[in-house]
Amino acid sequence: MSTLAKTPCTVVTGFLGAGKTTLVRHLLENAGGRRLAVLVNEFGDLGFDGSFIEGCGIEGCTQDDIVELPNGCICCTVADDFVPALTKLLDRPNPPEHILIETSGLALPKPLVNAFNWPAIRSRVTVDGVVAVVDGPAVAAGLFADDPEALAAQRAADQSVDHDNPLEEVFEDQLLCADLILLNKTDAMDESERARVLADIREHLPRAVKVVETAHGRVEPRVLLGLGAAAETDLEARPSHHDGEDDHDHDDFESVSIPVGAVADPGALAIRVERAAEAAGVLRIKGFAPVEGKPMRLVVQGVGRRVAHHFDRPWRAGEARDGRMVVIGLKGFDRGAVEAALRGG
Ligand SMILES: Nc1nc2c(ncn2[C@@H]2O[C@H](COP(=O)(O)OP(=O)(O)OP(=O)(O)O)[C@@H](O)[C@H]2O)c(=O)[nH]1
Repeated sequence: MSTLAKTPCTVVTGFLGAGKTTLVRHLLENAGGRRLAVLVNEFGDLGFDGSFIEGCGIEGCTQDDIVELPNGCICCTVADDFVPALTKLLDRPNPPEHILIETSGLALPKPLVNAFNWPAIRSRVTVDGVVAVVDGPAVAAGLFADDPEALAAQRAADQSVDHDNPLEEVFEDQLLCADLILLNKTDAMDESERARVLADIREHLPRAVKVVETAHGRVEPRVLLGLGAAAETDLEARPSHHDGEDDHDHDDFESVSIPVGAVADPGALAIRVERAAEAAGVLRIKGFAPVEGKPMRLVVQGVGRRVAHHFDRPWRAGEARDGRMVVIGLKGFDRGAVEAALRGG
């Protein structure tokens, strides 16, 4: 090893669809010669983000630089998946100079940061910073706001419940752990929404943390990388709703993968996805589909009710042209309605 210095790692957190993958791609594209590697973890079984970054065509970024951690919560599979994956990256003949860790939108960052204290890795890596990407329009629309009446009712029934809204809990945990906050999607917000959301974020912050406004994650890499926070050494400054718990469960959320056949018209599929996103409890839909007569794979993704689609890459030789959509929602979301909408029913 050329130096005893620890390899800096940046943890990118942020709710489903906030713009984490977009940010990671931006950082890779603007690495300025620095050797970056990415660990990606997703909720749901599509393995979408890794393939999305892999297919990026970014110069100097090879398939080996993108490591997808198997389905599951990164913070709960530390020993089995995370530590070995990190060690493998560090043991490469030409190891990365900086590692980006894109967590699932439902992951709590604190247990992951804590994992950097594991004996197997603690002398080799440090958390340079935790960056929380915030979906500005979603906050403005009240997605993470508690319903005051429901909260009061629940408190009356059970004093130990902090929130009635699991979305608020994940959102807060992500903010509370952050060294830097990116208020993203400002292109889709007006002035008063921005002011309101900024105030809302500041209200949640226990300490002085800088908030940077951005669109499409276009931030100078040096604003984000090199924070030198050593976050794993000051966990007390990062309160969590799950402090004191050995483990946390993911019972609040679930995902399902639904096959979709070849479509004649991308716009028509996008409309079906839009309808599916209206089903109660749905948080995020993303996936791909074949389009009749087209050699390219169509990516369709929705955050809340906003749906976007584009062709990302040609189908590979021998690759099954199976379309599927991964739907993530609150536990008990209306799968039947989602399936019917995706079928065009
Ligand atoms: N208008 C707007 N759209 C954005 C911005 N950033 C990302 N998006 C879009 O939002 C959608 C989700 O972006 P991703 O980067 O995949 O978000 P993510 O946080 O990685 O999503 P998950 O991995 O599913 O949690 C995509 O359609 C992006 O193109 C932004 O600043 N403005």
